[in-house]
Amino acid sequence: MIEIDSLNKNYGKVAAIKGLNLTIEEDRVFGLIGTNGAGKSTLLRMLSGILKADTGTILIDGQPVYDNPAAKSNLCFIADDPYFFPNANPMTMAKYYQTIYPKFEMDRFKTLLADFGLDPKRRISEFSKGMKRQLAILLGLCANTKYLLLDEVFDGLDPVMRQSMKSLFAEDMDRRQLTTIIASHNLRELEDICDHIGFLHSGGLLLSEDLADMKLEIQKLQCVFKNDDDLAEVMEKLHVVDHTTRGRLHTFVVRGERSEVEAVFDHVPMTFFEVLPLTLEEIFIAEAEAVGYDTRKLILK
Ligand SMILES: Nc1ncnc2c1ncn2[C@@H]1O[C@H](COP(=O)(O)OP(=O)(O)OP(=O)(O)O)[C@@H](O)[C@H]1O
Repeated sequence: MIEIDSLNKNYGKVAAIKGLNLTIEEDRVFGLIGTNGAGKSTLLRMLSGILKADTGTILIDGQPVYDNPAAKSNLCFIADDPYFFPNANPMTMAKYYQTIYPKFEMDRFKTLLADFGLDPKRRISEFSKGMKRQLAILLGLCANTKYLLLDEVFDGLDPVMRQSMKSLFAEDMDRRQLTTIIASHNLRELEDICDHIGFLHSGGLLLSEDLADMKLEIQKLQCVFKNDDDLAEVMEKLHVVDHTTRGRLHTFVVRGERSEVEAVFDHVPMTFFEVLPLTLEEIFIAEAEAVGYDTRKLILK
């Protein structure tokens, strides 16, 4: 388990992380989302022990991580611009990883390199950006650590490669104890792989909740009223987060459990009514607005 308490980090006058409290349970895929400059990379770098906090604590399985090789050997961080030694090839990097991560899976690494068509002896400096990302992900997975921290790592991959890499993660999640924390702007992608979402804004935590619980509390529905005058009454009874119309078709995003929301429409004559699945983006907007943020003003890719 990762426990973060009253964490602060400043770069000169810039407060990158402000009084952050967060607990990350084990065996989860924790999606870290937030606006540009929200502090995601800074947080991941502190979690991985690269950066020191100004104040506050980070405990990983009860141990501080900064300057603690034992705690660090339990986690692997894949940065958005992965670092490789000058002149290194995949095998030299793997041998280096073996010295840091005692459970590094060398045979698996060699098999995966072959599967993904990466030459074990070619200089990494000659790899494309996407190939470097692939290699970083394979090294990270084969490090076989309990915690894996990923900073926008899927972003430079083509769609087929993204899918293959995500399948590898899914396999590892099934096969062994693995807690993944993944920062990304791609909410659709996070929705596929995460079971918990933490939303950072201006260095603080806006919300941290299981995706399934979020989905229980927010509904999206579409309807066409027989009598458009019924709209006002329905709007009054619902906790409406978003309402759009296209012709006579109304689309609502509303807070509340599905049965409560459906009950509001029970006695209203309608020609069409349907409850639709919600996207993470819609949930994110609703949750953020519930705590006072106008997310339409926040920039998300
Ligand atoms: N090395 C640095 N020196 C000075 N300021 C920095 C440094 N790294 C980050 N910052 C500042 O700290 C804040 C948080 O940056 P960080 O990179 O953690 O955000 P982020 O959420 O990862 O952003 P993005 O989504 O754009 O990658 C920003 O205001 C940024 O300008």
